[in-house]
Amino acid sequence: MNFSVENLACRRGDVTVLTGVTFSVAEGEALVLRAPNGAGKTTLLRCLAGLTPPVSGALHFSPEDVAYAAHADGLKAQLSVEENLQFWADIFGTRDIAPAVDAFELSSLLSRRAQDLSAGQKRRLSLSRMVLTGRAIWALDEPTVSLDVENVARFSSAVTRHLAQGGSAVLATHIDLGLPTARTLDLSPFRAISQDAPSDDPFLDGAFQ
Ligand SMILES: Nc1ncnc2c1ncn2[C@@H]1O[C@H](COP(=O)(O)OP(=O)(O)OP(=O)(O)O)[C@@H](O)[C@H]1O
Repeated sequence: MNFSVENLACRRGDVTVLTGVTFSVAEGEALVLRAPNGAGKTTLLRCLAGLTPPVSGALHFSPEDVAYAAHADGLKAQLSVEENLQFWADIFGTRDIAPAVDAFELSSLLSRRAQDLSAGQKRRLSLSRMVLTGRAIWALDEPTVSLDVENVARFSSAVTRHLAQGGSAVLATHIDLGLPTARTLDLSPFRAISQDAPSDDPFLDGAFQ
């Protein structure tokens, strides 16, 4: 799916983090967000997913078109892997969980409770949700954290299939995923110099520079 954003300003809490963000992504294309820690990658992805409305600017798509994978895995700890998959399939109106199971090699884990999975297994289960959403735009925040080399390759294959089916993707990642149609967007030029940031906040990056 083709989509674009125009002159977007995005905030976290009361602080405007990014201004003037403009880009477009074509059907079948992946856009990789690159920027230092704290520059606003998560902020932008949350804005695209409709979790935080933009301060200003335009989103030329519906947040309903976006499937968002956040830092947190977002699993139902007490449910089994299969029950988690079925839960999401019901939410997104998808009948068949098999493509998600196959994409992330979950078949041997189906009866295991989510809380008993390893960190990498949890991540695989969490990412498999993207396959079940049927949504055209995947927004992925550091998706490969906890994944070994083999599972990074599985993830890249899942994204490549999604793109080949006419989907698109925006990813924050620090590693090269080997995606055939990936373009890179450096967010550094869009960092806002916020007037709202309290100067004595020890967690603001500026305090450590
Ligand atoms: N609730 C909040 N209120 C105010 N500022 C926040 C809030 N959450 C995050 N920030 C700040 O917003 C800025 C952008 O954060 P964001 O998480 O988008 O960065 P990032 O590029 O994804 O970083 P990383 O690579 O470390 O994940 C950071 O300076 C962060 O400290």
